[in-house]
Parts: sequence; structure tokens; C-alpha cells
Amino acid sequence: MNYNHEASGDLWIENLVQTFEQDGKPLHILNGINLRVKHGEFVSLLGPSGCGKSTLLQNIGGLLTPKSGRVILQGKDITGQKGHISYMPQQPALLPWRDVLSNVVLGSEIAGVKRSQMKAKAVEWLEKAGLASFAHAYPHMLSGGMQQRVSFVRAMLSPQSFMCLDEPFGALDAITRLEMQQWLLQIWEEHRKTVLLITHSIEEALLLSDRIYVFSPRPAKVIQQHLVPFARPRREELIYSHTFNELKSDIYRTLKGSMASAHDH
Ligand SMILES: Nc1ncnc2c1ncn2[C@@H]1O[C@H](COP(=O)(O)OP(=O)(O)OP(=O)(O)O)[C@@H](O)[C@H]1O
Repeated sequence: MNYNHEASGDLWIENLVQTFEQDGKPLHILNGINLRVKHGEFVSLLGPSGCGKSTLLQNIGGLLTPKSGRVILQGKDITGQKGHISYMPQQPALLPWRDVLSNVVLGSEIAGVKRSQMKAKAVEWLEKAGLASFAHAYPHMLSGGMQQRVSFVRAMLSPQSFMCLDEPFGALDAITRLEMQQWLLQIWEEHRKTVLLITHSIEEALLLSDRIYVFSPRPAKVIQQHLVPFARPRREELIYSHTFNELKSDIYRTLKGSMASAHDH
């Protein structure tokens, strides 16, 4: 494919193929993924469970090297290289022996920024996250939603401009999840860091994203792409609109159809 890789800040995934081995046989996971995340864009990946979404993120983060294909960030080939993206995992993964403040500066510390240089910014971010009075609390003293906010702030404070969020609200109860979506929407609209989000929720993808890629069951390929037409700032009421529900049904039918044809084979 003939992409313009010079486009600043963009991430391009080019024909990415990933295969694992299971019981001595190849297990095909990613079947030639092509996608693009523009600088400052919020993009979501939707796909059936086990199709290979986390495997794709691990390839983007350089934790895995693909069988073939490339990961291009800001015009540079970063395939198989670590350290170019910030990452928020499914579980908050906070260090239990560090207080909240020391946890949120961790990404910057690993990248070589001195803790003292980060402190003022970290305090400002903890305020935005409603966690100012917990700066010196330890992770076990926080609720699940609070821990995820700390994990998000840590990813936001990391120096990389590209952020991957892997199903970050999956472990939260329904009400906390809604609150977190609203919170993320507001924070993101203020700061516009480039984001790639994995989610199982069509509503979450439509509410938050500029663009959505829908994956087939394993071996995954992109089977649908949507540019989400809603203006920003977005509010929760959006989910009751006609267009929102039309798009939701369309994506649902695509996912259901692809799963049914996977079962037929
Ligand atoms: N290192 C590995 N070796 C062998 N198989 C693996 C490895 N890592 C993942 N898999 C398999 O690859 C498939 C894709 O896993 P992955 O976690 O990427 O899917 P996912 O779409 O993120 O799933 P979910 O939505 O349930 O989190 C699964 O069948 C998984 O068991």
C-alpha cells in the first residue's frame, strides 16, 4: 500500500501478520492488519473476544515482533521496538509499595525524566482526576475506579505522544464504567493525546472515538471502518440519538455476522 508516512505523528499498521504456535501447529492470530491512527485522533478497536486485539497492541508496543508487516510511528519504522508508546492495561498494574504520586510519575521516570521535574505536573493531574487528597495514599487504599484513574494519569504523564488503552474499564461495575467514560471524554477533549482504545463495548467506542475499526474473529482482519460523525464536546445524551443507535446496530450486525460465518467454517 502506498501510504504517506511523513504525515507527522500518525501511526500506521501495515499488513501486520502474527502467528503463534500451539501444540506444534501454527495458530494464526492477525491476518494482515492495515490501519491508521492520525495525530490527535481517538481510535477504537472492536472485535470478538480472543480475535487478537491485545496481540496487536503488544506488536505496536514492541513486546512482540510480527511475522511480517510493519509498525510506523511519526514516519519511523518502530516494528519490534519498545518505549515509543504509553500504555494503560486492563488491570491498573500500580506498584503497591509506591504511593499514588510516585506511581503516576513512573512512566516518565523510566523514560529518564527526574521525579522532581514531574512533581508539579503530577499534582496538577491528580487534581484533575479528583485524586489530590490521595497523592500520598497507597494503591490498596483506593477503589477500582480510582486505581484506573491513577493508571490513566500515569499514561497521560508519560512522555510518549501515542497512548494505547487495553479495555481499561472492563473490570469496573456498570455505573463506575459510565462515570469513567464521561471523565475520560472530558479529559481527552481538553488534551487530545493520540489514543488507540480496545473495547468490547460498541457504545463506548461510539461515544469516545473519532474512528472505529471492527475486527473479524481470529485470524483477525479489519472488516469495517467507521468515521464517527458526532461533533465535540460530546455528552452522554448522545447515546439516545437516532444516528448513534443506527451506527450501533450496524456495527452489531457486522460483528454478529462475522462470528456466525466463523462458526460455519
Ligand atoms: N504468546 C502466545 N502464545 C500462544 N497463543 C497466544 C499467545 N498470546 C495470545 N495467544 C492467543 O492468541 C489469541 C488472541 O489473544 P488476544 O489476547 O490478542 O485476543 P483479544 O482479542 O485481545 O481477546 P479479549 O478480547 O478476550 O481480551 C487467543 O486465542 C490467545 O489464546
